[in-house]
Amino acid sequence: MIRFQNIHKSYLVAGKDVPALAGIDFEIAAGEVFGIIGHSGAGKSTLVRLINLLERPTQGQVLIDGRDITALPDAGLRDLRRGIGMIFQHFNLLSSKTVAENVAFPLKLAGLRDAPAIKARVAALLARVGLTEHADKYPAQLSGGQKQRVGIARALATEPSILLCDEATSALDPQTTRSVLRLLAEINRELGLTIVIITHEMDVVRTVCDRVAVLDAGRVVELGPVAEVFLHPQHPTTRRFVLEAEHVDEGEQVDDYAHVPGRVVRLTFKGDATYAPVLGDVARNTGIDFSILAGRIDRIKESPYGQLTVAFTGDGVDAALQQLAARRITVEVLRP
Ligand SMILES: Nc1ncnc2c1ncn2[C@@H]1O[C@H](COP(=O)(O)OP(=O)(O)OP(=O)(O)O)[C@@H](O)[C@H]1O
Repeated sequence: MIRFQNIHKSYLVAGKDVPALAGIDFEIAAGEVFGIIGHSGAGKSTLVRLINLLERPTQGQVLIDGRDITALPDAGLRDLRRGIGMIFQHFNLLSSKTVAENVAFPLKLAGLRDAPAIKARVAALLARVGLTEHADKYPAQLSGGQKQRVGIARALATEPSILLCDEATSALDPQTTRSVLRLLAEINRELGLTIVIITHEMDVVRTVCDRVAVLDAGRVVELGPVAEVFLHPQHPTTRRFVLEAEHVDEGEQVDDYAHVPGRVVRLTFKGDATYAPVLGDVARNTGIDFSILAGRIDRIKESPYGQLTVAFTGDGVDAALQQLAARRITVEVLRP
């Protein structure tokens, strides 16, 4: 649905070209929730702003539904923008207008004049985001999470097929973040909207995204299904994001296990295997012993996964690792 083709973007700063994006080439499929993660300055905002041409590429094309949007005439550009909603970190609501007026604003901007039709549409949008009771309040009377719900209702007003989220949960506490992400997932499921989320938090990606691109200094250094990237990160930048999300410090881990005898292995369980009694079974079969050093069970979107760091001792360790791998457990030897 959205295709970046050899995108380069630089900004002119004090007479000098400063590169922000350097050769971006990937596509986002219709109906997916796609995450773009990167540290500050990596180029995330620039990349997402190319999708509605708030920024233009210095080189390369952005295709939406096969059309090169950089070549659109003004009228085409207006239509394109109407089909793309956007929500922001600081909500960008009009403070002098009520919740209902904020949501009605893009409809009026699009030329809709039929007051009862606008009223009905606004009521439906507020019901969808759970704000029916707050229609006549002003933004200053709302919590952060409620403000972002207004932002979402407003972004959906013109029935876009793409929703861009620029650090939409970064100003919210963890619980409010979860409820806003749940709402985005629901909208994606029920309306089939394509959602592009930019964030610097791996937890946001893990909770809601189908695929993720990791952006570092204007380049995509890793891209794939979230389970793949999250559980088996390849690039150092991705690994740092994953460790941050799990609140683990890589150096500390290695030191912690220094005194533990045996082969230290990380096991990753996905889907149904997460809850199966695999480890005990394999230990009985092979006569090995194990001690659990670290572990967690969590979810990537709706799918459970587990990761255990284990020290194996005994003569049958090789056989045990083979049996685990045969049962679709991913085995990574951290210390031979
Ligand atoms: N309008 C601009 N003029 C000049 N330089 C810019 C402009 N916008 C962004 N940049 C530069 O481009 C690079 C990428 O910025 P961008 O805002 O896209 O990154 P980001 O990953 O979204 O960072 P953040 O999370 O801090 O917003 C940075 O070096 C930034 O300083």
